[in-house]
Amino acid sequence: MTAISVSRLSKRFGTTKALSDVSLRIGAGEMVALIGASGSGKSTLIRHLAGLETGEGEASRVEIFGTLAQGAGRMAPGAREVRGDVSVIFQQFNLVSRLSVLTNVLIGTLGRIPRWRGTLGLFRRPERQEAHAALARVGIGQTGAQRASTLSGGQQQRAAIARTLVQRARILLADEPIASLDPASARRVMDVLSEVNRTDGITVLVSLHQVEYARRYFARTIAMRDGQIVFDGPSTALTNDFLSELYGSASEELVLPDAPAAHEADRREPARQPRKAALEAV
Ligand SMILES: Nc1ncnc2c1ncn2[C@@H]1O[C@H](COP(=O)(O)OP(=O)(O)OP(=O)(O)O)[C@@H](O)[C@H]1O
Repeated sequence: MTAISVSRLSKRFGTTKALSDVSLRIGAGEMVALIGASGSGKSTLIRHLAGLETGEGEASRVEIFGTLAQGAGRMAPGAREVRGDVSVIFQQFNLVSRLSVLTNVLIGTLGRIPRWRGTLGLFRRPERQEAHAALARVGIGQTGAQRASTLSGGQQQRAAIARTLVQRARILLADEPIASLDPASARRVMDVLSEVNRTDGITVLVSLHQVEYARRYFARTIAMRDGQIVFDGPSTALTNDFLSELYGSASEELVLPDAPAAHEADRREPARQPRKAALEAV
């Protein structure tokens, strides 16, 4: 089953082409890294998948689990329904800082409980239990009563993942979720993302600068440059030489490790053939 299908998606901001005729398909249950130098279009692509932006061009389409979310530059009637299926985590500011951690996680229920109960914060016992269980699953079960502002950066990201679980979203889009974290916190967040992908079959797309994490955690990587997809294939193909060729001087912006790391995901899924796309065009 296809979770995310994008075809001929373009987006211009003034004279900047942020997305240029992007097409891609991500299967249900895949965990995919999205890499690229600053300004290559990663956030813009994620914002379109999340229904926060509309693209351009009569042929442009975004489908989520087969439902048209946007087409020909307009939100489709199915966009609202699709939103419940998609959860987005940003680099920062994912939580309402003055609310408790538990309430932030319970916000994930808002799409499926009556609006009046949500407005009054009248969450029922099973909903609270589900939120507590989600916090425990991401390793911060003891923090529910704390104000969200008291959590560390990595704990905040994990609370946002707990909210995704409570939302029962089938797709998790994470835009640079580890960019502001120290390596140990970043690994914990990545471990949690992998776990929810493996256990719940949630389709996960994560944008990153750090190639090391793409290699370690993801079977498949999509690489962008100047608003185009320039590589879509197995993360094992992302050798430093290959990336230097792909990005030229911009490869300095990608955080390249000294040596390729064997990655766990590769042991679970058969390797896909690398596809260098549109390299000639850039
Ligand atoms: N709202 C906007 N208004 C004007 N230009 C924008 C807007 N959003 C993005 N852009 C431009 O579109 C291009 C792609 O930006 P985008 O944020 O998608 O890149 P990115 O790969 O996510 O970069 P980073 O890794 O730095 O977050 C950039 O040139 C950016 O300046």
